[in-house]
Amino acid sequence: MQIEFYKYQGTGNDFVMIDNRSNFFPKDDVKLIERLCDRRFGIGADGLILLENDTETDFRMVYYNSDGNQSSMCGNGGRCLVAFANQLGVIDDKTTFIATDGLHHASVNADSIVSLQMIDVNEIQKKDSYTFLNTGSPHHVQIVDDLEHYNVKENGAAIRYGELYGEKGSNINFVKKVDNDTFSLRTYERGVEDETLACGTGATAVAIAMNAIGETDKTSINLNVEGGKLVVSFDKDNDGYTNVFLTGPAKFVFKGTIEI
Ligand SMILES: N[C@H](CCC[C@H](N)C(=O)O)C(=O)O
Repeated sequence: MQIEFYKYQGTGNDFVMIDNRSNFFPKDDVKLIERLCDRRFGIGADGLILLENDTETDFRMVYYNSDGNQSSMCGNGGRCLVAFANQLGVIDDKTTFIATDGLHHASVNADSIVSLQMIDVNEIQKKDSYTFLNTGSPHHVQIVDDLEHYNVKENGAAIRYGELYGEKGSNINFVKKVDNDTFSLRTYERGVEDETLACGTGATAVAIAMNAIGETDKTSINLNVEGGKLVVSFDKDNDGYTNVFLTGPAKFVFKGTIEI
């Protein structure tokens, strides 16, 4: 069977997007999804995202990591899905959709800048050398000295597979403070099992963690990622972090067909 796919990237975090409103896609075929994401034997991507119908909201997001398994929320993928839905004419410039971590409100502008509301964050584990929180996906956040030369893959894998996070693991973010409202980060992504050029839930986790541990008092924070720039904004109150928004570009790259 030949299927149509669209390729999107959000600050270099890239995804195969499929319009599955007719429910044709074999959602349990882990090996197929892994092949479609393979950068030599397939299309190549950090993940694969299905756009599906939903009775209560504009659409449903189903996210798979490049290992072929369904996973937790993907921030950059969610932003790309909003731009994809706009390209298909499913939405105009504002939307509410459902994903594995609940409802998301979002907007997209004429320059393909997408602002996506993320879940509230009320539980933050502050340790001596790192912070752990869940922004729709689990994230370990650790400040390092020489981020530019840091071995993200080796050190990230060691923590992700180490005793800290057990079977489920975690995404691992290494951070450098640039100034009071700007941080640089590099992320080892669970389920990709490598460094990605950006991680949306990771950028969100870094922004909130840096505020929570007092590295910044700002509530709108710039995040330099390998593939570009993201902005995370939030309200902070006694219970935690609300009105959390992840904003940045989400670009259509190409469309094609592939035999599955
Ligand atoms: N790899 C993550 C999901 C995708 C996160 C990332 N691509 C993002 O933009 O949030 C996990 O399994 O927890």
